[in-house]
Amino acid sequence: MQKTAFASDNTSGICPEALESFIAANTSNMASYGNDEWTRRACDAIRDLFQTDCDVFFVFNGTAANSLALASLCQSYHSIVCHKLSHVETDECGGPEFFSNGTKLLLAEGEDGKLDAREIARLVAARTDIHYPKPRAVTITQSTEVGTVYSLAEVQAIGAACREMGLAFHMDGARFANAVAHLGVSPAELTWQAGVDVLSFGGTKMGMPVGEAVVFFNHELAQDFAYRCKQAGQLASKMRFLAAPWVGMLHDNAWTRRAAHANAMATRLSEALAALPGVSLMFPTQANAVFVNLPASAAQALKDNNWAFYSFIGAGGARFVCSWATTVEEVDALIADVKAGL
Ligand SMILES: Cc1ncc(COP(=O)(O)O)c(C=O)c1O
Ligand SMILES: C[C@H](O)[C@H](N)C(=O)O
Repeated sequence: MQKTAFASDNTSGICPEALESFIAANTSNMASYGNDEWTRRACDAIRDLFQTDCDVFFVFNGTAANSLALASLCQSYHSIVCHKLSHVETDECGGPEFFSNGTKLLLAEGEDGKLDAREIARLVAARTDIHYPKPRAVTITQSTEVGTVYSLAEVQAIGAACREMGLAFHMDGARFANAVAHLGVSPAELTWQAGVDVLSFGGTKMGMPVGEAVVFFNHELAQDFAYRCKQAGQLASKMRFLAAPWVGMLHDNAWTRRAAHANAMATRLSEALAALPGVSLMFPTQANAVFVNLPASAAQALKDNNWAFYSFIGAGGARFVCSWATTVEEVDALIADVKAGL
């Protein structure tokens, strides 16, 4: 049996707070397509969390959240600046391009998986002629695909650059909870107050059974988004079951408490691995993912031991992701098996 504890945070089960709400929503008949009490409560909980009257939509997964959010920002003749390691580029099977009828992704360089204002300006200025898709949006991932976190100042700088260049600003927050837990800033500061127009707010990796929230801080951009969801097959008829887990997770800050645990497990793992001979960190561990360069013998020993993990970044690079469910015992078992392979 494969050991999937560190393959991704989407291998975890349902967090107790999410499950409790999910079960509580399982009463008798209730209005469908989002016209129910639980969807209202979840939307209100998100508005309270962000301290603003944002538009909230629930979809089934992060690829839909990102692709549809970006499609709502762009026309087919536009382009979107993203990091070359971004999920929208590497793992959404052309979703953003497809749902926007052809928007082009402009791939940016950036240390530790992060964009910066200078690189955005470079890409925007590179082609301004009529023959090239006009830059219209920027998307960043917070926390990033390589387990790093944009500081508040970095997000604010990108927001300011977007405003200056007339670009819409999207945040892929599949692991937004981990970023908030790491930074200890408010969700409002880290999003709309820094200039973010729309957030893909991750629920699945946070510990929900399924589902993400697309949160528009710019009402104009949210217009007709419900129709975009319906046409893309993202309007759940039993919406209450997508929405209810949000009520449980956002209550009493369970969402950041659980994310802080995942981050702490990643820190434990990162510190132990970095101390081993021949093992080095590829990126700083700031959220819930650890990226290390492993000697081939250790990587092979892990695979022989049925550990599942991604090695999609760099030669010899291994990714280990912790979740709300990760235990100290699991972390120490992985460390022991890496040691045994050295
Ligand atoms: C950074 C990031 N964004 C978005 C997603 C959404 O992916 P999915 O469509 O698998 O829910 C993922 C997946 O895990 C991710 O890692
Ligand atoms: C990479 C894969 O698509 C998934 N988003 C994960 O992080 O496991």
